[in-house]
Amino acid sequence: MHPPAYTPAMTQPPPTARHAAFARLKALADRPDGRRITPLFAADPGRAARFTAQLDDLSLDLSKTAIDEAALDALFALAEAADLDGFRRRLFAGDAINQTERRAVMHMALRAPADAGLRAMTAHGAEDAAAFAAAERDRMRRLVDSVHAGDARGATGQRFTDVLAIGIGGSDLGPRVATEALTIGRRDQTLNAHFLSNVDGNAFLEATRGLDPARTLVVVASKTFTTQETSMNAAAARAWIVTALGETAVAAHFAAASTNRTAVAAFGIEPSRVFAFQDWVGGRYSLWSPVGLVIPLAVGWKKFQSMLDGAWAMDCHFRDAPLRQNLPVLLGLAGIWHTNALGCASHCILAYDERLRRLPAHLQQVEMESNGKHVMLSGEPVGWDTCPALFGEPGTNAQHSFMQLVHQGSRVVPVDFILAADPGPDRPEAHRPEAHRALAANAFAQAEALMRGRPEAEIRAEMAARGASLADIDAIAPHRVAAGERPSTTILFRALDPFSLGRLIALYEHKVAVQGCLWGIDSFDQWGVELGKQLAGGILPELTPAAERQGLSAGPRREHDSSTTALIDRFLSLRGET
Ligand SMILES: O=P(O)(O)OC[C@H]1O[C@H](O)[C@H](O)[C@@H](O)[C@@H]1O
Repeated sequence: MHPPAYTPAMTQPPPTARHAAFARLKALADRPDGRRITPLFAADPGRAARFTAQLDDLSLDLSKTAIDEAALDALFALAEAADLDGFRRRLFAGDAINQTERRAVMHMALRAPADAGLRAMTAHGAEDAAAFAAAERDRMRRLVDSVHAGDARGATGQRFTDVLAIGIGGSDLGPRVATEALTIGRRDQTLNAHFLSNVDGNAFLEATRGLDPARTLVVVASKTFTTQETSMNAAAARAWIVTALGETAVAAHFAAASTNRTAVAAFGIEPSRVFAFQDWVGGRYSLWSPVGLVIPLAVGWKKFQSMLDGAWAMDCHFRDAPLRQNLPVLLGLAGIWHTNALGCASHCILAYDERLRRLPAHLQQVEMESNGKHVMLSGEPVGWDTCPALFGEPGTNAQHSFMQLVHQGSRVVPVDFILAADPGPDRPEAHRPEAHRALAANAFAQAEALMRGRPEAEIRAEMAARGASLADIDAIAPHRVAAGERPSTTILFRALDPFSLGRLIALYEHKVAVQGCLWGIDSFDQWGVELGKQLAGGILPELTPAAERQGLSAGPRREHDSSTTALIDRFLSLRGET
């Protein structure tokens, strides 16, 4: 892919001031108590309030970190050195801030009102991004409404009961986390949603298990419409429909979302069922675009719109709130503190909510694909660490698997706790209130335990009180010690509804942009993903018998290292295909 040459010259504050700001952060962490949290609470009874920021019912508590006033000042000095304020303005002005791809970053326009006036730089000049998105949204809505009303039906005249969403990466994770968040535990979905991403026959079998082709609408989502996995899965789904219902059924059973109309047309999807978005939407930020079509199909248009409204509320907050009260900025700065002052290499996301069980997977792409970078915009190597490795599971499940390491492992892993106070006010009968209280108790307890730890003296006293021998106490007590002073942030809001879901995901999207700006990298490209794709394309013909190779674009055969060659030979021999 060659970026068009229409972007202005790259501008970025020189790294010198940034170097000094990062050095200052390290120096603050290296103060005698610079990594400790409990003394900050002891010294300041108002700490929790002082270090909690709020947007309506959503609060972000940063107090259980070692960030004090001096550290906060240093973090804002870094933000100034990186011109975060200017970055935020350029982002919302639709400048080509994705500099290596010469693209604007304007996913906010997907959730803005049509007349919000959000413009995005394109190869043909600035376009009204919000108006473009709104027009496409209207088309989507018409399809969704006609499917729900039973006007749009399958080829045999039956109503659609199921939707099979095919896509991978950003064309899968975002729509999947949102659909799951709004359907788990409920029985009021309008269509049952199924997802197919991996290029694996087992995944196809699993996703279509029990589905009736005559009642299934297939939505193919791919920004580029060239992704191997999605092309192969879409072809398999097409064959599945055609075998059951005939070639003419394709028009009624397929819809697509893409920026590549030509490729979609070549695949044979009816143009009125193709929904467009523009290159100012990155794949991992595309769930709000037609890529997210499965969401309103599954939960209804009203909820989808409410999710967009929630995200737009966060956009406006990020755009307008002063930096010191700005939630994405503060969440981003907390991460910078942990990565660059304390040297943490990983980050844990614990949503105490089963409905958010796929959130860590989505955030892995949003954060790690965005900020897993090693050079600055200028092409110079960064002089500091960038994105940590992210992982997570729903609480409380995580407590029974990897939290041991977070409590007592040799490295510090900062945690984000995410929790809704109310399990679902619209249908209290569906929730056992005591279960939700147990979830919340565990979330608060984990955060407290990480910070307080358990000193040896307390353990020894407790063991002695229970009558343990001195030898036993000496042998066991050290293993039970938890040093504490382990940081976490807590995100708490009233209820997980479509609005708060949109707001939460947008919070993390903007957090990532903030961090990318501070690290001086391009958060919106993903060149690192390319090499593996190219090499896989080259290897596939080598794994394919000559008779089936037709149609595979072989490309020039590469010399492999001896390990890869031996593995390919062994793979073929194990299959009896040498
Ligand atoms: O939507 P598509 O063009 O099919 O791309 C799907 C995914 O594939 C790539 O490998 C990128 O790294 C992702 O950012 C993208 O979301």
